[in-house]
Amino acid sequence: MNRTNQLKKLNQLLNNLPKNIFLTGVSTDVGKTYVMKLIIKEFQKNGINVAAYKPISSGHSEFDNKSDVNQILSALTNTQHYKDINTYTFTMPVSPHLASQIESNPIDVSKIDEKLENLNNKYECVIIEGAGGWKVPYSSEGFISDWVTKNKFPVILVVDNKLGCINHALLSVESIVSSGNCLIGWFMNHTSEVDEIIADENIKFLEKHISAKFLGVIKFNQE
Ligand SMILES: Nc1ncnc2c1ncn2[C@@H]1O[C@H](COP(=O)(O)OP(=O)(O)OP(=O)(O)O)[C@@H](O)[C@H]1O
Ligand SMILES: C[C@H](N)[C@H](N)CCCCCC(=O)O
Ligand SMILES: [Mg+2]
Repeated sequence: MNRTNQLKKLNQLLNNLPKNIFLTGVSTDVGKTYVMKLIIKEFQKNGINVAAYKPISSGHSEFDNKSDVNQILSALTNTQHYKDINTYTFTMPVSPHLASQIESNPIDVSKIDEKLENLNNKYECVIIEGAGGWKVPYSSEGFISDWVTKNKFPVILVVDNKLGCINHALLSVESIVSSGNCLIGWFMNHTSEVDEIIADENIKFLEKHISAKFLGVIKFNQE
C-alpha cells in the first residue's frame, strides 16, 4: 500500500477540538482500540491534554493485559487509572446486553455519564471507544448509538479493509448520519496483510461514496 499515513489529518481538528470524540467501527475486532492508541499518541505529541474512555468492555477481565482498557492505558501519558477509563467490565466475550445479563450487572447510563463528566472537567478532549460496531445494545432496549446521539458526540468510524467492508462501511455511515450525528471522518485500518489492488480499490470506492472526510490509512502493524 503506497498511501502515506494520513493520521496527521487529525491535526486539522486541533483548531476546533471537540470535547468528546466517539470512536466506532464497522464491527467488532476491526481495530478501534488499535487506532484509538494511535490517535491518543498523535494528540499527546501535539500537546493536547487528552483522556480516554471505554465505558463498556466485554471479553476481558480488569487484570488482562490484552483488555481494551489496559491497551489504552499503555498509550496514555496522563494519570488515568483503569477505573477512570471504564465503568463496566464484563469478562464474557459477548454483546454488552448479554454479558450484563449473564453477569447480573445491569448497565446504568447515568453512571457512565457521571464518569464522563469527571473526565470532561479535567481534560481538554476525551476519546471514547464504543463496543463492537455502531448499533450494539447495552440492554434489551438501549443501544450505545442512542447514547451517542443523545449526547451529540462527533463520531469517527474505523473500517477494516477486508471483503465485506464496503457494505459494512456504507451501512454504518448511513445509520450514523441518518440519526443526526456528526461524522468527523473515517479511517481505513488493516488488521492483516491484504492484496494491495483490492485494498486500494476498497478505499477509492468508499472515498467516492462517503461524504465525510477520509482520515487516512492505518497500515498493518503501523506504529
Ligand atoms: N493496524 C493493525 N496492525 C496490526 N494489528 C492490528 C491492527 N489493527 C488491529 N489489529 C489487531 O487486531 C485485533 C483487533 O483489534 P482491536 O482490538 O483494536 O479491535 P476493536 O475494534 O477494538 O475490537 P472490540 O470490538 O473488541 O473493541 C487486535 O489483536 C489488534 O492488535
Ligand atoms: C466481545 C467483543 N470483542 C466486543 N467487546 C463486543 C462486541 C459486541 C457485538 C454485538 C453484535 O453486534 O452482535
Ligand atoms: Mg476495542
